[in-house]
Amino acid sequence: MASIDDDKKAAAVAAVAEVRDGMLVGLGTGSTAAFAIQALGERVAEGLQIRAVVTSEASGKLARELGIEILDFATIAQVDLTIDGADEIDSRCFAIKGAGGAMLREKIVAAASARMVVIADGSKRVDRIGAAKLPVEVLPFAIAYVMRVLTDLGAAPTVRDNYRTDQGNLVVDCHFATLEDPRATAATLAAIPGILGHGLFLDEVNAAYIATNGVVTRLERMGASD
Ligand SMILES: O=C[C@H](O)[C@H](O)[C@H](O)COP(=O)(O)O
Repeated sequence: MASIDDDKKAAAVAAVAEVRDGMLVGLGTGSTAAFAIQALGERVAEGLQIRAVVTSEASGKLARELGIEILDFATIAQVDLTIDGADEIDSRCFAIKGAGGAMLREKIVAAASARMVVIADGSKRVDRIGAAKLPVEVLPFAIAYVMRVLTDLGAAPTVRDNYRTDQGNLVVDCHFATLEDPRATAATLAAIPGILGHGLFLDEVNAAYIATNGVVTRLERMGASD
């Protein structure tokens, strides 16, 4: 029986097989993304010619140690393929991300990508996203105001203890009683001054590789979802 880490690695290796010579690759954040960075590093050591951008300082450090050339994302307008983890993913390719606090950079890199694939072990596959905590990145200046608004929205917000993002901001974990209309929730969060980003990925994910007990399944977005 495969362990969770075996499954994370299997999903990562399947996604890394999509990488071709000459690509500019977006590297996600988290334990599953780290398996992808490792697998990509092995292919680079074997001669694969790619360059990459990263979604966190931690992923950048790991990738550099493995000999992957990292470009400054501030100079990059388009990425070919991004590989990243998720906290939940459903059949619509809707995802919740950000347990590791990297969702703002992850969303930007995903938006800049021609293709984004999520990699996950089977525990992340759900019928409908919504059970996982939904993180939002908040400008510290705005925290009291944002907490009041999120409380009024019924988001049960909690500020993540002793945590700052790579940009020096706070993360507030939310939990809505239902997430029946994720697009409405995403729009509401995006409209609150002081919230810089949130972990709902509704349009970014093109496909997912999900491994359960060593078997990798590919989920492909079928077109517009709601
Ligand atoms: O901020 C973190 C990211 O969104 C991660 O990709 C996500 O939390 C999944 O992480 P892991 O692969 O460690 O479960």
